[in-house]
Amino acid sequence: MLRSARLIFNPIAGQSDPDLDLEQIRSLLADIDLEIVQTTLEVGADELARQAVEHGVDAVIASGGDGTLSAAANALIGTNIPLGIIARGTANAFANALGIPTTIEGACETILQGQIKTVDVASCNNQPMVLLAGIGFEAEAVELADREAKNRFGMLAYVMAGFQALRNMKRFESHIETEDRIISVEACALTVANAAPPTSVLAQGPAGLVIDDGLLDLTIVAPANKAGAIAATYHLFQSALSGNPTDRDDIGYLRAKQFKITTEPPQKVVVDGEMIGTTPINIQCIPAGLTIFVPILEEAAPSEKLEGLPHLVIETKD
Ligand SMILES: Nc1ncnc2c1ncn2[C@@H]1O[C@H](COP(=O)(O)OP(=O)(O)OP(=O)(O)O)[C@@H](O)[C@H]1O
Repeated sequence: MLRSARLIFNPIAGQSDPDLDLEQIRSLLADIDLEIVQTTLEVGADELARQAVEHGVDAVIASGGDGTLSAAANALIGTNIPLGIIARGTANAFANALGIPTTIEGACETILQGQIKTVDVASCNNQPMVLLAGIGFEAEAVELADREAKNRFGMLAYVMAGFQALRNMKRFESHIETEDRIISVEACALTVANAAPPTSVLAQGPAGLVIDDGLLDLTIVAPANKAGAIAATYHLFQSALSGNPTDRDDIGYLRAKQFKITTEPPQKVVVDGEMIGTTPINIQCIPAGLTIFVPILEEAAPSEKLEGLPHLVIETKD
């Protein structure tokens, strides 16, 4: 059981009442000796998490939107200090991708259960990355979903921005170098994912990302026109829901430890929801780079059940 932790709390994240949220977290985690620090415009979650590492805390708990959570996670990479995640943002991609409950109750329960797990992270142009790097379409959409729209429309802001980006979608030439191959291809969107929530449809080529396999997954989306882009996006959404990998000609995917990607012309790049600049990018997987609190999962459903059937006889064949 975790005895003490530093809680990094963003008071402006999401659309709920921060005082009520903080009170609820305090009371749910009453058994843990919590030192609470709040982010400000000047001092972000990255700085507060770094201070916590220097101080040698037992654990860091971060509570806020995706910006707060990834900033705290980035500061903890390679430290073995476990991160508790209490998502209170709009999209909560971070928690959804890592399989952490997105309610305050569920997130606190996960921390109280005390189960920790190491997961892979990555480095993109020497910056930490936990979820994914989007090149092209996704980056355009993230840029279009601004703060004001998110406040007004919540999750819908991303959907609206996605459709707006679709209208301006353009193909670009790309050169992809892995540890053992060089691939040249035309694409509208390239997504290198370590982990991704189902809503990050452009990362869903392989349908089911493994977060502790030491590998990253690239999804290449190359529709011929806007109708194709809508069909491809819908297909990827279905892949994410069904868990079946994609089989369309205009979608490809591959797995590797590292990707060097250049494009012509240069494309915008978004890493874990933040614009970081334009291509080229160089991404490497950092196996088991981050330790997080994860929910204790119920045992998988059994694949066989025969007992109880009338007059049951089972013989083992030679
Ligand atoms: N006390 C504060 N006052 C004003 N802004 C703050 C404060 N603390 C953090 N911020 C700003 O909050 C932003 C991070 O927000 P975060 O991603 O956690 O929430 P969010 O934007 O609501 O999440 P989402 O992107 O899911 O909507 C940073 O830009 C940071 O500068």
